[in-house]
Amino acid sequence: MNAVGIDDLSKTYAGGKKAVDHVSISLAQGEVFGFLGPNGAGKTTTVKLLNGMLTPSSGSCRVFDMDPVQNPEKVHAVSGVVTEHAQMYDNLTGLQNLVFYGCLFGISTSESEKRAEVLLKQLDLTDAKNQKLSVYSTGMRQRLSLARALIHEPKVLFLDEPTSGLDPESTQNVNSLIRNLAREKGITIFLCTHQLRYAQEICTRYGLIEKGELLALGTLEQLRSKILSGMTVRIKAGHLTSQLPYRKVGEQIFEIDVKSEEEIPRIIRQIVQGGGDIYHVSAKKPSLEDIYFALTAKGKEEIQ
Ligand SMILES: Nc1ncnc2c1ncn2[C@@H]1O[C@H](COP(=O)(O)OP(=O)(O)OP(=O)(O)O)[C@@H](O)[C@H]1O
Repeated sequence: MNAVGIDDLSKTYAGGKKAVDHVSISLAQGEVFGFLGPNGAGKTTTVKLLNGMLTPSSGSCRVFDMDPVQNPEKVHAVSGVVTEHAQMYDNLTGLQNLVFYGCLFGISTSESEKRAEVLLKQLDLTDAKNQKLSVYSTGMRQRLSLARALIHEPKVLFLDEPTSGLDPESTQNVNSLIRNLAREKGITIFLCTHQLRYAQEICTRYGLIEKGELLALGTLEQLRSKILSGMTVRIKAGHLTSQLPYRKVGEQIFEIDVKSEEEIPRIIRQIVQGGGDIYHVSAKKPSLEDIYFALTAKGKEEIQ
């Protein structure tokens, strides 16, 4: 059974805006899926459809084979959701907030407290557990909202920009927690983010969405094969002739795109035979960020 199944899903808002346009994605249990796209691409709308907060205009979506519109309570029981504006209570402490949400899911107070303490520790909030939420920083709130989403031990976690307000250290902490949840507990992660570098560190597969349409779906290698060059070779050299199609990217630094590693020795030989001096050579495969900009309109605009 798929953890998440999205089948030909579309959503048009009342004013006529088509936010999600015939999207299909299936996630196996334990996958860490990165849902990437520019502002307004349709990511949050997709998450809201998966949580039953919105009804599809056509197509369907399922969480562990349950329809979020028909069975919202059952879907909520297996899902944790982190959005930028999670509803929590300013006049309660961090610990009290978590216990409150634990009890809402039918977990006893003592068990909720036990789970809350573990989560607070994992998210580096133990020192602040007895402080009211009103004095929490944005980053602390963001981490507490992740703890809140995990209090009922969900099987799938929907994260909408979970690290947007966090400093690099907290981002790394949250990222390693997310990775461990998938690896050790088999939790499926549906991660919407703009932070491509962090996404590349933890995601096993990606979906690229723009203007509601799914542009690409696959692992990093599969996405790489969608853009032309296999890798970029960067060469630090002097006295280069202009026989090869180099791009000059710095003082004595040149780049050339190749389809595979096999082309590199030939390039080096050509340079040396042409009287060039080579100081350094490195090969770089396209990063998730390179792929993102190559496939989305923003990147195409910049290239033109
Ligand atoms: N309630 C609404 N009514 C009408 N249009 C909406 C509504 N909510 C979102 N939209 C529009 O639907 C499109 C998709 O929005 P959505 O919030 O899903 O994008 P997103 O990818 O999550 O963007 P971001 O990265 O900025 O959060 C946008 O054009 C947005 O303006």
